[in-house]
Amino acid sequence: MTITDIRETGLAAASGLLTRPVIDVSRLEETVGAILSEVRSGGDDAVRKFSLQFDKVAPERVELTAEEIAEGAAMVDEELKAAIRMAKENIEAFHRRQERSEDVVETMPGVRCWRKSVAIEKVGLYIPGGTAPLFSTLLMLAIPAGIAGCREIVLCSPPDAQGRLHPALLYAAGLVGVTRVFRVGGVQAIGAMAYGTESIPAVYKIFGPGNQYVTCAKQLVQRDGVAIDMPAGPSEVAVYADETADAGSVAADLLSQAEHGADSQVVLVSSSVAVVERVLSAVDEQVALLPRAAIARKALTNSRAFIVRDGQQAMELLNEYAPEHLILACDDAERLASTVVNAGSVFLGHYSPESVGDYASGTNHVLPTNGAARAFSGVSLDSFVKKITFQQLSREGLEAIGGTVMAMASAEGLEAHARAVTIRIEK
Ligand SMILES: NC(=O)c1ccc[n+]([C@@H]2O[C@H](COP(=O)([O-])OP(=O)(O)OC[C@H]3O[C@@H](n4cnc5c(N)ncnc54)[C@H](O)[C@@H]3O)[C@@H](O)[C@H]2O)c1
Ligand SMILES: N[C@H](CO)Cc1c[nH]c[nH+]1
Ligand SMILES: [Zn+2]
Repeated sequence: MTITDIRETGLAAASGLLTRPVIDVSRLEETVGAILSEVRSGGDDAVRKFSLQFDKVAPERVELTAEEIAEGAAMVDEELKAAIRMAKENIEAFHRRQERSEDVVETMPGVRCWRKSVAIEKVGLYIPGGTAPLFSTLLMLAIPAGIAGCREIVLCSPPDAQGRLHPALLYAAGLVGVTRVFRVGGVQAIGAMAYGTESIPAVYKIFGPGNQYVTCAKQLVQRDGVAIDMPAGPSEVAVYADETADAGSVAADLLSQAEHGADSQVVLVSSSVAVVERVLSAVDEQVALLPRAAIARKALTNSRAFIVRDGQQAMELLNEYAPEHLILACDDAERLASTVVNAGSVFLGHYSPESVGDYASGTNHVLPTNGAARAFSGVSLDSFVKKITFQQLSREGLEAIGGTVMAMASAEGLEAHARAVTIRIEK
């Protein structure tokens, strides 16, 4: 991790260092675009070809039967099943409270307007599985989809070398009401859910995180009219640590996101040189103990530490960076949290590790990365619905508003618009 002192120079010295380690975008788009168009024209055969090429396995039948799902789920031990059920309860509780009943608004006498949330009928959930089977992501996506009332919930995830999906993923799928399960991953899975193949149905909106290939594929299929949740790419965390922070805990938080992938990025910000030194030496000690040390070490080479003047400069830097996750490991976390404008999800104080949000606290872990938190929110119940507006006017209402509509329509030169009003009130 490089250390940059911006106390004197200010934010300008940091700006070049706040970029993420992305693959060359034009080449990425070219590669991913070519796979997508082959899946679009070639269907299942193309999916099989790319599964063999990238995942070294391509089961003849990609959809799992109900029996296969149940058999896989039965292999999960009771302790993990109980943990998954507890996480489900918390995620469900948090997302249920996002349901809103909306008022009918009478904007003028006789002019009533209202809005209703209606579930997106067919949704596709991508569950990453390249280097770790992220069954927790299925809870994050399928639970709000179920609450929203989505009719068809399709799951795609890359299989292991034997062509199987992880038992915990299958247990979770049964628990949260997924309707169809496919062992297909990567760009080919996104293409299949966007365009449909002989085996895999097309959906209206695709959700889920993934590596840079998967994220790029989601962004490209939008051009063909498929909606996506957001760019949810390689994981990130930024930690602001003051003198009250425990170096070992902060190091563990940084490594928790570094271990996701070689292209993950973690950022440490502190006004204390001593804190930065203590955290980085704890990172060195802890990384050696991780089963995924090689991945985490690569991610650390993309990662940064900044020494800032104070909490205010830290927040200016962090708002500029717009991290997926922000941990405020300091004694005035509530005050600093009120100044956050760009972040996916924020963790306050010394007892709120980011990993609780990844699994079980209740908040959603599918979050915007690569600076997208400047404009995008993480997944929520709203992500699975459309808000349809309705209106109903009485004759009196139309008479009251008619003059306004006619004046504006005439000024835009759209006489048929005006006539749709006059023809009614002149009767
Ligand atoms: N932002 C979020 O909310 C969030 C949540 C969870 C995970 N993540 C991120 O998701 C990612 C998961 O990545 P992963 O790789 O483990 O799993 P993945 O399922 O996203 O990607 C694996 C697939 O990538 C495809 N692939 C690999 N190399 C390719 C190449 N050269 N060309 C075309 N396709 C290729 C393969 O088909 C493979 O099945 C991590 O970066 C993790 O940090 C993000
Ligand atoms: N931290 C990831 C989001 O960036 C989510 C996750 C799933 N499992 C563990 N972590
Ligand atoms: Zn994580």
